[in-house]
Amino acid sequence: MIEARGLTKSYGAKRAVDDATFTVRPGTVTGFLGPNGAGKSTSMRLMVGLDRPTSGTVTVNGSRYGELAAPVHEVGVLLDAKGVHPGRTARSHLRALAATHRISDGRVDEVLALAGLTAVANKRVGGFSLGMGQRLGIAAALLGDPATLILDEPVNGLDPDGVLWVRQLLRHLASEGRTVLLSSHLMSEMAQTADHVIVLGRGRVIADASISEFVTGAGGAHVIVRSPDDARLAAALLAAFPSGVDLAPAEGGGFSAHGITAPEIGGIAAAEGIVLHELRPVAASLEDAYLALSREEIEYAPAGAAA
Ligand SMILES: Nc1ncnc2c1ncn2[C@@H]1O[C@H](COP(=O)(O)OP(=O)(O)OP(=O)(O)O)[C@@H](O)[C@H]1O
Repeated sequence: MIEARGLTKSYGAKRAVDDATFTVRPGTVTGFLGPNGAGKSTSMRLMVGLDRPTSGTVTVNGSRYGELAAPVHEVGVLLDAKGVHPGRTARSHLRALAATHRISDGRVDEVLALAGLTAVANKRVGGFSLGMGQRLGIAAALLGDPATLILDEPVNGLDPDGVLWVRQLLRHLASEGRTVLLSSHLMSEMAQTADHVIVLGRGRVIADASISEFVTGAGGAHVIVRSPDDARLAAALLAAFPSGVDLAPAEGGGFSAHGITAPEIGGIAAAEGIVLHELRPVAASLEDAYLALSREEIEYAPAGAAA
């Protein structure tokens, strides 16, 4: 369990994390989302004692990171996969980490296998691809068999097999009752991996909900409708539902209807004798929900992006 209470970190006048209060629960994968500069990495650094809060607290299993008796066995961390000496082999890197924490060489071989690195265990890390580096970082995070994992962009640079591997691994670790917090900018991946999301915007918590609550709450579900008589159908829908229905031209013809269900549209079309060529409900996605929420929060939006 990770608990942040009034967590604040200022760099000069800049509040990178601003009075953030949230709980990351065991047995779930929690996604940490937010636009560039929202404060995710800073929050993660505060969680693992790499920085000190200006005010407020963050604890892991009830203790500040610095007070944990055996941190590597309690929290596995992936913050910067490139922070490895390039001249070392994957195995020697992990053995060095293991030796400082009285972890056996057998466990090193176990995590190498788990991360799919056995075949390259004796290769120098300097020659590793970004994805292999990520796998090594994840292997290192798992070394102490920790109950909590904090992973900043773990799928960055991984190929589709690697992305699937991370997804299955994190889901498995959560099913064992561990606490898993990960950040990612890949919304489709997050939607398939996480159960819960915490969204930061300009250092503040702007959403903290299960994925389904978050997606449903943001709206965005709609129906794509196409008819040879679009104009008459649109007029009939607006006449039947004078308020709350929103129609907009759809890509490729027809229109998208918000605030009305596919059966309602089908019923009105039948009653009016209007032929339908397409009637397709589209569920809202995590990406839609996230974009709707963070539109005003995007700190480094390119000029014109807000439009
Ligand atoms: N050491 C530092 N000194 C000054 N400002 C910093 C420092 N670290 C972070 N910041 C600022 O704090 C804010 C939050 O940065 P942070 O890296 O935590 O965001 P993030 O959500 O992880 O972004 P990204 O998605 O780009 O990784 C940014 O405005 C950043 O420029």
